[in-house]
Amino acid sequence: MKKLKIAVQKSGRLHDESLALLKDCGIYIDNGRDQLKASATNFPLEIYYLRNGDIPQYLKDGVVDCAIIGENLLVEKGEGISIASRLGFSKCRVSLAVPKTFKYSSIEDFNGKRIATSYPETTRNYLDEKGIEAELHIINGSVEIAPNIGLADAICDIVSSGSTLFKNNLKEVEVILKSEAVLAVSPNISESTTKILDKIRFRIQSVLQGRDSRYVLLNAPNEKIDEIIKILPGMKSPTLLPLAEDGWSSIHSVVNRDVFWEVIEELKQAGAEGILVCPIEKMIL
Ligand SMILES: Nc1ncnc2c1ncn2[C@@H]1O[C@H](COP(=O)(O)OP(=O)(O)OP(=O)(O)O)[C@@H](O)[C@H]1O
Ligand SMILES: O=P(O)(O)OC[C@H]1O[C@H](OP(=O)(O)OP(=O)(O)O)[C@H](O)[C@@H]1O
Ligand SMILES: [Mg+2]
Repeated sequence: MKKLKIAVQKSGRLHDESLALLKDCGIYIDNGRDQLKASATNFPLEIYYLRNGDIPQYLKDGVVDCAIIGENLLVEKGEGISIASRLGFSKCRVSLAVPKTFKYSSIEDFNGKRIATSYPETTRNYLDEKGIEAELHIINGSVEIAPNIGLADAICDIVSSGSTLFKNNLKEVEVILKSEAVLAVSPNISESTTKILDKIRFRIQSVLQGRDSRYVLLNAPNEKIDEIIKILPGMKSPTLLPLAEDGWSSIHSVVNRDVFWEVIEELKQAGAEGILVCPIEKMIL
């Protein structure tokens, strides 16, 4: 049977969460240590562990059918590669930063400056769009050190918490793009392999929906049910079950984790008691 070839970062920030996601999708990987290629035991999938920076080329060449990769790398060198799913982890941005002491007023300040970066295409395109002429210095890592050693006036690199910038006396002044891990697809994927990809996408969607949601169970006196139901968003409408005690009901619903605490507070105020909150393993809409 045909197998879907997926590239996953060999080591680095995306590695662990990529494998955890596949595991949560019910895909078990026969993983001998230090293997560069492994097969799933219960799904038509072959996993290739590759250097992050090499993955876009493997996708373009059709060596792999899909990959878990940072969106920012696709912007840099992923022409023709499409995004099948956004995966919600490894969130970061690519930004321009200058020394803290620099009195920055606008993008015009980058004219004639030397900018160190690992993302020359992304930086060049952004500056071109803004009509700025600057000199780019390509460095593969520890970009934030460049202004301190006199190699550049500014940098363009990944920012997440901002602590690397802070430690190097830099400040973020322009956000070029926002990124997260994505499931990227080769332009050369075949029709039959796309069918396997669709199955994985469906599973990923169910896992991600589940991660974003909580199952809430609560008890309420019957006269409070209408008010409580108005607070609960739910998938369709809440489940309502009578309790053994007369005049009381149990209400079950699904709440998005982003609004979860606000909803719980409202529920308590509306008279909910014995509130239980459970994780959801998969959610199929
Ligand atoms: N500090 C961060 N916070 C969140 N996500 C990040 C952060 N740094 C990088 N990423 C994301 O993770 C991806 C992989 O980053 P990582 O640092 O592991 O590899 P790399 O150094 O870019 O590549 P290589 O393996 O080729 O050296 C990046 O492309 C980006 O999308
Ligand atoms: O805003 P922060 O949370 O500090 O994260 C940003 C830093 O994280 C990444 O480096 P990484 O740790 O991956 O090291 P690398 O340069 O060796 O890839 C990125 O290149 C920044 O340096
Ligand atoms: Mg890195």
